[in-house]
Amino acid sequence: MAKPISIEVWNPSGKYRVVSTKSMPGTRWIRLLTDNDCRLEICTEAKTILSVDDILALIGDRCDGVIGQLTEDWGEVLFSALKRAGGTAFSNMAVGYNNVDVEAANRNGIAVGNTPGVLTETTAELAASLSLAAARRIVEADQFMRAGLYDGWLPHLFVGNLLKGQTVGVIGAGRIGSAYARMMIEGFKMNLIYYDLYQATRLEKFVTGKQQCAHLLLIALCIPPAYGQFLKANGEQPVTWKRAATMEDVLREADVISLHPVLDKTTYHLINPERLAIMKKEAVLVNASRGPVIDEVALVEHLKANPMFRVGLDVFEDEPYMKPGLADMKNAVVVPHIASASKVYI
Ligand SMILES: NC(=O)c1ccc[n+]([C@@H]2O[C@H](COP(=O)([O-])OP(=O)(O)OC[C@H]3O[C@@H](n4cnc5c(N)ncnc54)[C@H](O)[C@@H]3O)[C@@H](O)[C@H]2O)c1
Ligand SMILES: O=C(O)[C@H](O)CO
Repeated sequence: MAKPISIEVWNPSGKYRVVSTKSMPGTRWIRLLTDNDCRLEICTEAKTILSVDDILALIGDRCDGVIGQLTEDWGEVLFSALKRAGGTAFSNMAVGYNNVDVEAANRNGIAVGNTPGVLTETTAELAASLSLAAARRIVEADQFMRAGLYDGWLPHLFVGNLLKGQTVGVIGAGRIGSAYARMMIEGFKMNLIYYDLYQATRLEKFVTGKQQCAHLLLIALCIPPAYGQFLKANGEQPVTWKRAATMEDVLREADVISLHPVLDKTTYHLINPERLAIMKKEAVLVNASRGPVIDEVALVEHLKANPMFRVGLDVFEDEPYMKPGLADMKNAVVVPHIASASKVYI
């Protein structure tokens, strides 16, 4: 039997017992539950990642629903325990639900919720930040300054990649991938190439108002995109876009590539040694989706062999750890899964 863990209780006389495995920002969610006759128990344990045993102890003998986190392993053990405790609902405080075995939830009659859509702009902005930081070598230059190494301007000091006119590649052009693409097209006048299982009609319409052109030749014949027309009217080079037939096309053609697919069997190690090898030597690769989308050991080797290749990573294969060698790479910008960590001012 797992040992009891510390909790904070709201509305002790509530009819439905709901457990939250973590304290979450704001108070609206607490009010929503307590106003609806829930007794809310929030876990206050200091440890960041709760084990399955910790969560079993939280569920106990009677529990109607649980709000959990992406760091937790929600599979058969937890869903069957929740069912035995009389539970009917589990809510994952995340857009991604690769930590949830939905089939196990179904088998046990537990409804599962996640938070699609609420992190679209914040995640896209972080991916854009990582793209800029990596392309313009911001972290390296910051470390250089702080180390007292700057002894005057030099023509070759921290030369990076200018984004304007280059091609941004998006793999997984769903909500976040499309929002990121718009930022890079509008903000930096980059051309777009994307790969997704489905056509990103809204993104295409936003850029051009036209349907996709499958080949470069056809693109050249297409009426310039709406934003392109705007640029043209201002005497600037119009931007272009393309839906790639294969992921490899994106990897070969793009200068900055950002990964935004879901994590599942089809996207596990989507970036592997073979695919790294076909990317441009000076490309920038960004990942704010899920760590295992990249084979991180292969990435470290690629960064070592290609010092002008740069990455910006918000997520890692074995969070919270980085694969050996990654932390030593000057051509990697690494942040601790903070894409969602922004405040909204209304
Ligand atoms: N870093 C963070 O803090 C953070 C925050 C929010 C979301 N995320 C991650 O971002 C992911 C995407 O979120 P979203 O809201 O844009 O989801 P979404 O469902 O709108 O977009 C995902 C896209 O990936 C595409 N896709 C699926 N399999 C693919 C494959 N094999 N090849 C190419 N494309 C494929 C889908 O067709 C879809 O368009 C989430 O699943 C989550 O893992 C991370
Ligand atoms: O999927 C998500 O929602 C994020 O990774 C958590 O911030």
